Amino acid sequence: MGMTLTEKILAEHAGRDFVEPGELVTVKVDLAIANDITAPLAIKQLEKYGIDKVHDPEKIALVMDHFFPPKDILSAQQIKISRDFAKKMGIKNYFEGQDSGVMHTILPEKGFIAPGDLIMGADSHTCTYGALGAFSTGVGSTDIAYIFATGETWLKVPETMKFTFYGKRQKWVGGKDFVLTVIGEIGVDGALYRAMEYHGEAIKDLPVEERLTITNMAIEAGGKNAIMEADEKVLEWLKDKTNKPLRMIKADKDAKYCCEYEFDASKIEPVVAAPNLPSNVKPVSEVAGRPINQVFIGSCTNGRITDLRIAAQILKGRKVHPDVRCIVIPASDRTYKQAMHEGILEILADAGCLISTSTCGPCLGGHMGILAEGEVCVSTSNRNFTGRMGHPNSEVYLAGPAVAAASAVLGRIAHPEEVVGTKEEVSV
Ligand SMILES: CC(C)[C@H](C(=O)O)[C@@H](O)C(=O)O
Ligand code: SF4
Repeated sequence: MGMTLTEKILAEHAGRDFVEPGELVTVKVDLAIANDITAPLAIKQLEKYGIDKVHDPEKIALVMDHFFPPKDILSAQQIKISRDFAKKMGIKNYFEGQDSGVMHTILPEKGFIAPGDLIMGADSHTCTYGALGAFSTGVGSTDIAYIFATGETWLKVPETMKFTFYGKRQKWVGGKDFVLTVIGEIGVDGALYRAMEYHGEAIKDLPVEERLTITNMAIEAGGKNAIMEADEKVLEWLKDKTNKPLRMIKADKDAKYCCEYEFDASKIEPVVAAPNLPSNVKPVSEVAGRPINQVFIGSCTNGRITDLRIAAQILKGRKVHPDVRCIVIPASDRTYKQAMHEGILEILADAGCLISTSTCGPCLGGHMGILAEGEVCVSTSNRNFTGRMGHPNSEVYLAGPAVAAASAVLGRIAHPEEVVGTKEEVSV
């Protein structure tokens, strides 16, 4: 019997020819990652058990991103603990402040991920890397401490769900609209402990960055991981970034899926996830007109260069509505520089956007854009739970960068066509 992409990677890392859903396997981990919130907890666990050495410092990466630059004394302490640990253990892949950014954006950019890899992270959006053909999933700090110490972990092989997107997507529709459509259909627990494998010509048509948006949100449907075949586009994207061997791993033709979903991309409109769940998905036309106070364009979901280009297309020569603070945070320093070279930062600054150095910041209600009671935000991030970005009575609408930018201009939730018209030539 054939294997799905996830099964193939797990089998390989377990030193087996074949695995099937439900089996418990011990796997070798290619990369274990943690951030300024989760690394200190893992370090504490290692100290508790008197472990003063990691298995392989090359296979660990620590990224200071959530409360970076440190927003208060506590976050400064967390970062110091992580930095001291990295020095003590000889972990060279420690990122803070220079050529850094949000972990799930910088690690692919820096070539840490290759197709077929198995990545474990003390952060739930570790699932992002599946767009590059890797198996990746989030775990808690105790699990990551164990992996730091041993280079291994155990996993239950998940069942795989197959999602196929065929047809040609409409203008202004991107990866975010695809993944929100999926979550709207299956719900926030629709993929519980399952692998979400994506296929179809509409997925292949997406730039790699927008595919990363899709895999990033697997956890919002409860998924163990999301994964896509690494095609030529992925290999091309990775070519200048990594020294790791690049290979194409495909799911077997006779692989067994627990269920299959098909979507016609041409029927998908720009959508939003209304408060307070990522599954509360509606076409933007249904909520258009709702006044807003803040727009956030950034995060590991939609803070990449392609997102900023779309925002700039809409905001060029226009102004952010006076009632709105529009916060733009490139998700990596490289993205920031690229946007600077392309003139995007100037366009956004001229429009009245507030542009910050790379950080998770407002995405988790950490800093740099907290919502007051009753305030409404359109955010390109991945979660809109009660109080996620501030006061429990604030509201977050999740959207792609086009809807976010259009809403910033009009001061209310808006379809991009309300701003640019239907004729303007765009390439998203
Ligand atoms: C801080 C971290 C544990 C958390 C996560 O795991 O997802 C954060 O990144 C988030 O998005 O809520
Ligand atoms: S950007 Fe948001 S979702 Fe991504 S890791 Fe940071 S806090 Fe989590």
